Amino acid sequence: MKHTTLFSLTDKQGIKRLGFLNCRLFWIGLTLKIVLSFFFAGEFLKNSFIPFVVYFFDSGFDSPYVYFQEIGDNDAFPYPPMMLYFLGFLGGFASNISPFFIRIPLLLSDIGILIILNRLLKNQSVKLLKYYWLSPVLIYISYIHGQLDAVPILFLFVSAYLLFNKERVKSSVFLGLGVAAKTNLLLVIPFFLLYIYKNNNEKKVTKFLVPCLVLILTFLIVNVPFTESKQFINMVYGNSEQSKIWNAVIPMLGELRFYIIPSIYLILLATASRFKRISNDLLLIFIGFSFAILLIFIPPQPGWYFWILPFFVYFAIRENKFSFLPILVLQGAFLAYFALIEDSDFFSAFLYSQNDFTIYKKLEVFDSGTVNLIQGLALTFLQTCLLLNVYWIYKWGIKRNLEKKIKNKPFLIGIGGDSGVGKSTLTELLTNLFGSENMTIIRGDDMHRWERGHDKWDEITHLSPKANHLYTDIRHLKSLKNGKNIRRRFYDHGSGKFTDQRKVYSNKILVFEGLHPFYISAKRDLFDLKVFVEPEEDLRLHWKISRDVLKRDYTKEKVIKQLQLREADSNKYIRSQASFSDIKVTFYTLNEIASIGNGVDVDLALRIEIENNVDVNELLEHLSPISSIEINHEYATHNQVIDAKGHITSDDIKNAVDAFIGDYDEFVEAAKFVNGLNGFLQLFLIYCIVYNVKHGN
Ligand SMILES: Nc1ncnc2c1ncn2[C@@H]1O[C@H](COP(=O)(O)OP(=O)(O)O)[C@@H](O)[C@H]1O
Ligand SMILES: O=C(COP(=O)(O)O)[C@H](O)[C@H](O)COP(=O)(O)O
Repeated sequence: MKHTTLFSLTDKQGIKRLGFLNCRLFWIGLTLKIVLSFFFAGEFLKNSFIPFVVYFFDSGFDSPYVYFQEIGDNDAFPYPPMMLYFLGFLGGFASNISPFFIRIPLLLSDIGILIILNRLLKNQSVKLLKYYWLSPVLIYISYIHGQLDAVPILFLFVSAYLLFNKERVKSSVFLGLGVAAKTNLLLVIPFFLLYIYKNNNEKKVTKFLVPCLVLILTFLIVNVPFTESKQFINMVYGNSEQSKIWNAVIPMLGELRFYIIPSIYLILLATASRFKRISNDLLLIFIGFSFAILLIFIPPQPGWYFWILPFFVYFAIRENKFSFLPILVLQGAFLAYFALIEDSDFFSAFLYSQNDFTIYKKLEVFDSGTVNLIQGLALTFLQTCLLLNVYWIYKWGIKRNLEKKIKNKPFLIGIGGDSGVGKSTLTELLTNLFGSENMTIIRGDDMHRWERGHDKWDEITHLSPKANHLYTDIRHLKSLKNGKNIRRRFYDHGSGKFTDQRKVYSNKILVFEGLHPFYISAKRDLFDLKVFVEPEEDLRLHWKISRDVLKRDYTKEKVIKQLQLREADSNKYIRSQASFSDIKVTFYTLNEIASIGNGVDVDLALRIEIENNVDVNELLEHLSPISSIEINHEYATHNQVIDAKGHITSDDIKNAVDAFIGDYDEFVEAAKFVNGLNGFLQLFLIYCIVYNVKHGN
């Protein structure tokens, strides 16, 4: 499998990643943005940012922060040095020739954000091109008005993408570079650290501290060349933009002020900390939500909408129930408001005319009260649209995530069945499905009361509840389900001995496999999904004898004797649990087994019995064109039965999973699907899990 980087053109399966390059909308947008870059530039860009960046190069890299403060332009470039380097070296050095050159880094940032959104959204190119790439507001911000917010947002998305791919240190470097491009990104750091902490099962401090140190170091290295000048500190960290965050106040007693924005931000952080896990979606929703909240309480600068629209579009595409209309209306309200303000540059930004026309000037026919009312109504409409978008994102994004079991707290799967039925094999299939870093396995055999060879095994079988510490399992599973780690001994089938107690970490997915998962009601009620494995008896005997002889140092005769001694307990304590299961897995052979226990592989078929709540019809229709596998689906009295014979490839399984898993895909993002009926079993297990969670069964 090829290793692929973030911006490589194809993914691990060699599938073209940059599908949007084939879309005409991309090239229309690119052409429009390039043309606009030659003909439009707002006051800030023309009279401050460009001269500032050009001075840095023309002066032989003297500090422009010092020079511009000395000439009295104290807010010329309220950005830390990373913004200066990124803009300057990628084209800004020539921007005194044309403002197009300082748009090159903005265009690269724009395309970079598009690529990452496309990766995160699994190639939703057309929607992304329509609602992100061709967003009238984002085009106005970068290519007409000329704000620079695309740059820090690129660093933010690169950092988030690396974080989602477990590249914590690289992610911290890019977040540090982002903060060193625009300090607003400081707001994101607590959410990033929460994400790392919540998704770090072992809660190892190093997994948390190292990213923090790397982030701080990156930020300092970028800033160090300028930090000795107070002009730099004044312009970048003491500018009027930052102070706006303190303007939203509620006067209290005397000089006391209640600061609205810090209060809301702390509430957001507290809400995020309530989640046991923070999914990738949730992190991006929280970030966009936080920036949006800040915008509600501060009269907006045009560029700040670059801090929310990419997140709103991401969210609207992810939550396909969410309409794009609120985002489109919000953009309309944005354009209306910024067309009506006194220093609107909708017309004056055009470089090749002295046109200083503004709608505000036309409004001067009215009295000032009417003009203020019109502007106030425009701002009220804009902020109301923003509020509605924020509400819907909370309702469909954050609140729903709180309700989603599989994303917000550990999901506990039980796998039961007699000895040799295939519990461990099925558990391995789940490990391939969810990834070992997302899944913790707990084995029932650890709670046997005695080790192999103990005299007690002459009086009682392993299948008896009396031979196992079943109530310890209940305590352990409850702790793990509540996100707590436990200490537990293990039973080593290689030696037949118990190990010392070891730490067992809670995780997104917990799998308990053993003889008695569903025997005690207090235990079986803990499971979110109950799977019972019961192959046809001849096949089980073949599997059990072959394995115990090959891997557990038994003789065939001893295994057969053990099976005979266990028959009564198996019926009484093990097979009786099948009725409590949500899914029953039955492998069976198509031909008679020539020599039971001789270790050879046999041709298998698979029968899956599922409770009737799960609608599998759409999935089976999706699989029906695959000729290599024969699938039969029948409804029985209390459940439904799916019989599968033949072969199916892991690619077919992956395509079906992608088609039906939707916004739970982050749990199968690193999935290794296997060929054959075991892959078919993986598909049905993840389908049932997601179906039950989505429909609250
Ligand atoms: N789905 C399967 N496909 C092929 N072989 C299987 C499958 N499940 C079990 N086996 C065979 O049966 C043997 C016992 O399976 P195992 O998973 O160890 O059972 P258990 O954990 O229930 O005791 C395995 O060594 C393997 O050879
Ligand atoms: O019944 C089982 C369960 O294990 P599994 O379900 O994996 O077969 C085993 O026979 C006992 O745990 C004893 O194990 P051993 O015979 O190794 O001492």
